[in-house]
Amino acid sequence: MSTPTKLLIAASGTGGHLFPALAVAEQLSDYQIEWLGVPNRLETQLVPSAYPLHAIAVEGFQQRLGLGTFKIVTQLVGAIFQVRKLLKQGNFQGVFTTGGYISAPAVLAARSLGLPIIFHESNALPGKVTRTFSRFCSVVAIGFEAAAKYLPGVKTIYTGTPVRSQFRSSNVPLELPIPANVPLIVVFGGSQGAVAVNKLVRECVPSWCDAGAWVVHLTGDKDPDAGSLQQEQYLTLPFYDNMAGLLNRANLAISRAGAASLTELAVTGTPAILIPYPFAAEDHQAYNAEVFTSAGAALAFKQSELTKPLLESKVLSLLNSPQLEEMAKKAKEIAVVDSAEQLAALIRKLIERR
Ligand SMILES: CC(=O)N[C@H]1[C@@H](OP(=O)(O)OP(=O)(O)OC[C@H]2O[C@@H](n3ccc(=O)[nH]c3=O)[C@H](O)[C@@H]2O)O[C@H](CO)[C@@H](O)[C@@H]1O
Repeated sequence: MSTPTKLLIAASGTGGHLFPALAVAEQLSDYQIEWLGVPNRLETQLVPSAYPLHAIAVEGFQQRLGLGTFKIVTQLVGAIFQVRKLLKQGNFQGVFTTGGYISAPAVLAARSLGLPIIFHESNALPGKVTRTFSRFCSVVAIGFEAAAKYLPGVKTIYTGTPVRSQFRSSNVPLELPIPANVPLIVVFGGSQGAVAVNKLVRECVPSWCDAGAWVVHLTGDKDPDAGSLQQEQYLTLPFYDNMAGLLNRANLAISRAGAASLTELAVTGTPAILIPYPFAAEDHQAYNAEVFTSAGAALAFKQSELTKPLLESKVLSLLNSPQLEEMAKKAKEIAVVDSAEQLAALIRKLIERR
């Protein structure tokens, strides 16, 4: 029996980085996969024990140069040596990463050993780490075509962003007590919730419910007022796992504009009101939202300009408008349903041709 191909996946921090990587890992069940992450981040909860997790300390670069930068550079150099040792001793044949801080030592260590590196960037505006280190990769797969123009001289390929397998099976049942045939609004704010959006939404919920809608509000676990509104047609949860079931059932979503959330909205054809997180690095969520608004798949508002009357009335008018169906159609048109399969095939091609 031949020994399985060994792949190191470097993905860390948020659902937006981890879910696409997990979706690709699922497609490589014949591979021996190990995971590179950071201590105390979401990967310690989300990565299944089938993928041994190696945690190393790395941080992001601050805007200004100073003593902090010196510490981070020292940490990065140490991390590169740690990953290099791991790759060498473990006889890994390639690295797949979904970007962020963890990808810097992974890319540099793999490059120094001449291993194939497949990088996935899900955002329309690639992150700083991607822009800096992607030139050392074999290929950069992009979640939105718009990203290519920010990566001049880099070999990019448009694959979309992989979604969890729950999004690829039709008719995922929803275990929440929502009556059939009522309009359902789903509110979520990325994998950590969005306190500012939560507050605005709670102010609008009574009038949406009066109009016959039901609301499922995923608040995240950091909102001190999460339980403050009690209403029959209003369900609140800190986090919900069955996003496929929920988004398939939803008539409208109100969401941040993280790449994984947007991809799921496209795959499920869910019309959305997007409120990009205003403090996201380099305002990248605004670039993501732009892909959806220009395709006619969503409406977007800056958080600073969105008031209670505006959000309240927008939702009410959308719920009774044929625009909702049109947006759903446009969302489906931009979905790449087989992104995980495409990425897995790319990984196989680059690793196995060596
Ligand atoms: C604040 C910030 O900078 N966020 C970034 C972060 O992703 P972040 O994780 O914040 O946001 P994303 O929208 O990309 O992903 C959220 C994920 O969490 C899931 N979810 C959410 C709530 C819930 O109750 N259950 C659940 O499963 C969503 O379905 C989605 O899969 O990395 C992404 C990829 O680089 C970026 O595009 C985001 O802009």
